[in-house]
Amino acid sequence: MLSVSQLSIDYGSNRVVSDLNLSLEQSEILMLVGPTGCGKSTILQALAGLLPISEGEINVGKWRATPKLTVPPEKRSVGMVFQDFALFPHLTVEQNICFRLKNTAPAERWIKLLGLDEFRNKKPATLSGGQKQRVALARTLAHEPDFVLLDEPLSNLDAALKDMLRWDIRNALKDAGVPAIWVTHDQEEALSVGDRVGVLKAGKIQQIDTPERCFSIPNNRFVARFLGEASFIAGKFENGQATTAIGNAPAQGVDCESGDVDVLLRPDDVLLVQSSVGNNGEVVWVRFEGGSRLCAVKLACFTVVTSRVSHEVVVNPGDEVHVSLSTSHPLAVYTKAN
Ligand SMILES: Nc1ncnc2c1ncn2[C@@H]1O[C@H](COP(=O)(O)OP(=O)(O)OP(=O)(O)O)[C@@H](O)[C@H]1O
Repeated sequence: MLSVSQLSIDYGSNRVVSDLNLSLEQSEILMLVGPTGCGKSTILQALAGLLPISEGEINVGKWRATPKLTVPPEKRSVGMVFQDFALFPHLTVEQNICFRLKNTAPAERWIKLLGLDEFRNKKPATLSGGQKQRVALARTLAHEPDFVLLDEPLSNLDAALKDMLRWDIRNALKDAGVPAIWVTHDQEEALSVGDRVGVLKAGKIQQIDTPERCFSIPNNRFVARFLGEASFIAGKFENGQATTAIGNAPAQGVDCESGDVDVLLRPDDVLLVQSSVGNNGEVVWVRFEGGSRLCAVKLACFTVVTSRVSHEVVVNPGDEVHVSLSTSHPLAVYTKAN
């Protein structure tokens, strides 16, 4: 259990985190995302006791910290995993993991579970980035912390390795059964790995929710744009239905109940068809993504919507195409922007 209420953090007279509220169940992983400088690392440092808090409370059950009631880092039972691994270069893998451990049985378990057995006598300098991060995670979990904080643990690794290691880290955290807050710059990582996602902007939480809800029904346009490709089309919203220039779809009002709205469209909500008649848009750009292509299409009303098509569909800028809504799930709608 990790609970944070009304937490604010200042650097001098500059408030960088305001009124943060969150509560994590045992074994729950919260992915914390937001633009650079929005306060993600500051939150982790305050939770670890490395920065004082200005207002609010952190409660882990065994201890409680407030601005007046400080708890030093070593009394917090917190595990930290950093992007630069922070291993002792002169110690072996095993010595790093067992550092200051009275009972080394948990270390053995994590050495085995994280596939480090064959490296136990090696020094960190001889390991790959992915292996070093496994050692850092094993060391953290071997200390049986009450909660774990991960500050961009994969950002120093290449893409192929990231994809595999993110699942290994998630599985290890679930196996350990500890709540974790994981800061990432990678929206895809946040949506796929987290039980919940917290989106931060200028020190304020915009939404903490399941990945599905953050992506499909974002609390505002900032969250919508931050978590992936997003376009908005004008429409009318009535009786749970949105009517737009490219078709109708079920809809859910985020900040409105009916009337003139902007409808959030993800590329997968828009069907693009190449046809010789009845076209309603012109392709303005195309990005090849490997298994798919992302296409931007300008409509007669000048709105640009994006659509994802199979890589087998060859589309080029300037092509006339037909786009329509192709969704059965409710689209998020917002009061029309001026
Ligand atoms: N030691 C410090 N003294 C004063 N201001 C600081 C200090 N460290 C960070 N800040 C400021 O606090 C704000 C939040 O910084 P923080 O490092 O928490 O952001 P972040 O979201 O982790 O950014 P990034 O994604 O780039 O790592 C920024 O405006 C930053 O300039």
